[in-house]
Amino acid sequence: MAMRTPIAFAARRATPSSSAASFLVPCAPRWRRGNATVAPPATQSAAGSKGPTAIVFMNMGGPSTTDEVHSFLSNLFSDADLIPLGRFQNYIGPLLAKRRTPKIQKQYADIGGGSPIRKWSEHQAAEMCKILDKTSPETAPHKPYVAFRYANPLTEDMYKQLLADGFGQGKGGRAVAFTQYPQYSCSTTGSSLNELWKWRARFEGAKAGQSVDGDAGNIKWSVIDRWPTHAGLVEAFAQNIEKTLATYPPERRDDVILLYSAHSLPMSVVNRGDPYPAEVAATVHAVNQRLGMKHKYRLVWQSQVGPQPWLGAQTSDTVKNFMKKGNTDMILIPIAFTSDHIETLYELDKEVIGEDAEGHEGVKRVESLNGNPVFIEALADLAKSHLDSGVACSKQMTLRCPGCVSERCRAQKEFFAAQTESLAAGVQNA
Ligand SMILES: C=CC1=C(C)c2cc3[nH]c(cc4nc(cc5[nH]c(cc1n2)c(C)c5CCC(=O)O)C(CCC(=O)O)=C4C)c(C)c3C=C
Ligand code: FES
Ligand SMILES: [Fe+2]
Repeated sequence: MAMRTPIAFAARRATPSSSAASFLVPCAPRWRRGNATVAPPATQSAAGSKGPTAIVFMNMGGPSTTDEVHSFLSNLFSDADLIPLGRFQNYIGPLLAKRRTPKIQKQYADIGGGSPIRKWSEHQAAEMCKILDKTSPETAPHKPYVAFRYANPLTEDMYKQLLADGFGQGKGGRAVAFTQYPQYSCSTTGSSLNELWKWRARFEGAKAGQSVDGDAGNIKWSVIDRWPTHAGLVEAFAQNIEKTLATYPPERRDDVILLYSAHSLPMSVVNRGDPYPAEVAATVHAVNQRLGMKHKYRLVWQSQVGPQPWLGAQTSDTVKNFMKKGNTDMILIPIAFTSDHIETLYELDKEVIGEDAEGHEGVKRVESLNGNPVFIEALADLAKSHLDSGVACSKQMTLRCPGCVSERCRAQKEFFAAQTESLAAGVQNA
């Protein structure tokens, strides 16, 4: 991609956008109608005094083709924030990845040859930025980036692209690390932030002509680190559940059990004090409240790997046990991931519904949020509130787990918390 310098950004700012005059007050999201604060003045322009702003979607990623499965697993098993293997990490990690590759390759082959997460992440980020250009013109243009932890585009590549696009030059510009995990876990969002912090430090001081352009140390970072009960997220989940409930005959509908299913955590991580189980429960409670508390429900946990104890009850056991008890109407709701992946398309659809429930017509899954416009509006609202707040990260993010002994976590949290001062100092690029 051609390098976009700050001059290019400045030139774009100086030239009124042809569409600037047509920036009409956007339609308020359904879950915010009646709230006048959402609507920006109609006179704002496309390029604002604080722009451009990079919006970086962080997620674990997934292999887009079966050929990428090995490198995906290799990166995953090498991540000490996810699977700590001590000083043998770099030796045992690749061995575990190699052993697991054929089984996981087959699962990706069975869901169409790869993970759709890159496609959805790029779509969500691009659409969200279009909305943000209208609702937050002062920080426009908003430029979408995707940084995956284990698959392409990796965090390192995203960072290089950011620098090649002109961030890091002049006054550095503003970038927002936006986790795509609604609920915070040190094994997911924490790991992505540690990786971002690592590459920032490696590229700090790098000047044009070296391996990367610009100076990564100049970029002012902030983080959207969790959003478990955001009204738009809750609304998007609730609407999908209502859509699935509507497929049951009216006389059965009220007795359908809602099974909220989230990726489990090893008990060692839970006992370290990881915030994820409580935040997933908060999402479940908010969705149930939005649904009027009209249904029986359970929060259950899926995708355990390896022999150590994991948080339960397990999704598959729960479905089998309820079926045995005569409850055959159940809706599975993936509540901790916003796009489709093997946990939904393979584990829930093929294993839990297809095998455990023997394809019983009463056991269904709600569709994932993927390209849902209510969800994308919610993402834009989260980003707008974050940009308006002037805060670098949530207060909660600055508190380490009671059992945390990771130097990476300490340094990463200190770095992001300190960014609030840089934000206050201004972020203009020119
Ligand atoms: C909120 C989501 C997730 C949490 C929390 C999480 C924690 C976690 N995961 C492992 C180990 C593995 N996870 C694997 C795949 C995988 N994990 C998630 C999400 C969360 N993981 C997803 C969406 C996926 C699949 C990606 C896709 O594209 O479909 C794997 C690899 C697959 C396999 O070998 O079974 C492992 C291993 C741990 C140990 C952990 C918490 C510490
Ligand atoms: S493991 Fe949670 S802050 Fe380090
Ligand atoms: Fe996982």
